[in-house]
Amino acid sequence: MALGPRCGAIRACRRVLERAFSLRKAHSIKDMENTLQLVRNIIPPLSSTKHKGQDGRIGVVGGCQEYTGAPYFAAISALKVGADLSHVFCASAAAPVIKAYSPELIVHPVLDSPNAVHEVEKWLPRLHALVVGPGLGRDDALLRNVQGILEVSKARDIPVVIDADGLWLVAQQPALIHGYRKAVLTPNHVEFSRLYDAVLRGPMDSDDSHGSVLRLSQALGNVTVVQKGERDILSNGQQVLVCSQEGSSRRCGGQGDLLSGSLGVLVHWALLAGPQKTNGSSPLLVAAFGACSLTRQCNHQAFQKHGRSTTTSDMIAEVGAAFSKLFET
Ligand SMILES: NC(=O)C1=CN([C@@H]2O[C@H](COP(=O)(O)OP(=O)(O)OC[C@H]3O[C@@H](n4cnc5c(N)ncnc54)[C@H](OP(=O)(O)O)[C@@H]3O)[C@@H](O)[C@H]2O)[C@@H](O)CC1
Ligand SMILES: Nc1ncnc2c1ncn2[C@@H]1O[C@H](COP(=O)(O)OP(=O)(O)OP(=O)(O)O)[C@@H](O)[C@H]1O
Ligand SMILES: [Mg+2]
Repeated sequence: MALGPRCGAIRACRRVLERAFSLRKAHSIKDMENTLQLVRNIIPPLSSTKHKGQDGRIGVVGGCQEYTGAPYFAAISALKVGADLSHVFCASAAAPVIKAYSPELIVHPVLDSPNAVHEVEKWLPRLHALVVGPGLGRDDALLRNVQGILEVSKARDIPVVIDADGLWLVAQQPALIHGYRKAVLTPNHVEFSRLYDAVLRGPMDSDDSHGSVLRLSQALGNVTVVQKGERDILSNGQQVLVCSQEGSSRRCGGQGDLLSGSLGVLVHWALLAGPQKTNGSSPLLVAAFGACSLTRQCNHQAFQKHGRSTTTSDMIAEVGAAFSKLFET
């Protein structure tokens, strides 16, 4: 008998919590939809008056003897999202392999050459964005060349997406990208902790992921940071966005490469469109939100068809349909 009123109070409390939870969920769905609309605003129209190259010429810097899949995934994803030309600048051992995966990619076997920086720099006037790191590996000589490539790219104001082993390099030398407002970093869980440790000289607070991403971005001089995970958390040191587009539980390797390659194109489109099209939000943050949503939607669609056997190639086959569903509705 004495439990009666207490049970009532518990039920009432549960109702309040459920309502608060469903309101928060509804709010975040509304936020997601609003941000997706901003992504739609930056997508250039397809037009018969444009020439080849106008919708994007993207370069991927990565690929070594061990890793040939990652730069391929990034470069082909850029094309599938809508870039017109996609280049890969890789170590010589990786080049024939990447070329054999696809006739659609332009592959330069230059990253381990003594004049690698010059070999890449001569292409920079013709590129709109670089994706640095997929399948790069951690060989010191290659990383030194990539350091030089980042320096000349910054000097020419080329937007750079930095992922995978490119983030390893940035963790060794944060000054390389500090304050460069055209850089986006896309760390996974491990890469984020490593960067946070290196830049903020202490472990991150795992109970405050929003705060951690915000602080890392600020400490890097407002470089845009995308922390990938169960929910993707994005910040430019001022604003924090969360992408929880439904994906799946399948965690095959290469999904991050799809994300970084897509982001290369979206960053170019967002900067071209400018802040008036993104309603005052940072164009790079909007681009990053678009790439996260797209990758997760590809994962969702591929999983519906292939279940546990889903691989990144299956996700890449979904890019067209996922793009239409999210951005062309
Ligand atoms: N087909 C290809 O060519 C591909 C090539 N790739 C290329 O490989 C290179 C290395 O990149 P990487 O991502 O494997 O990084 P790396 O620092 O060695 O860490 C690996 C270890 O970290 C951990 N771990 C990871 N995520 C975690 C999480 N969420 N939460 C917790 N732990 C987590 C996990 O540790 P474990 O579970 O084994 O203890 C895992 O073994 C890079 O060039 C990249 O581009 C990839 O792009 C894939 C496709
Ligand atoms: N637990 C999760 N649930 C749902 N989606 C996730 C989860 N973890 C990562 N993702 C999504 O998978 C994509 C790639 O993130 P991931 O953390 O796997 O990158 P990565 O480790 O760099 O991948 P790669 O194997 O290409 O190196 C992102 O779009 C992210 O949103
Ligand atoms: Mg990765």
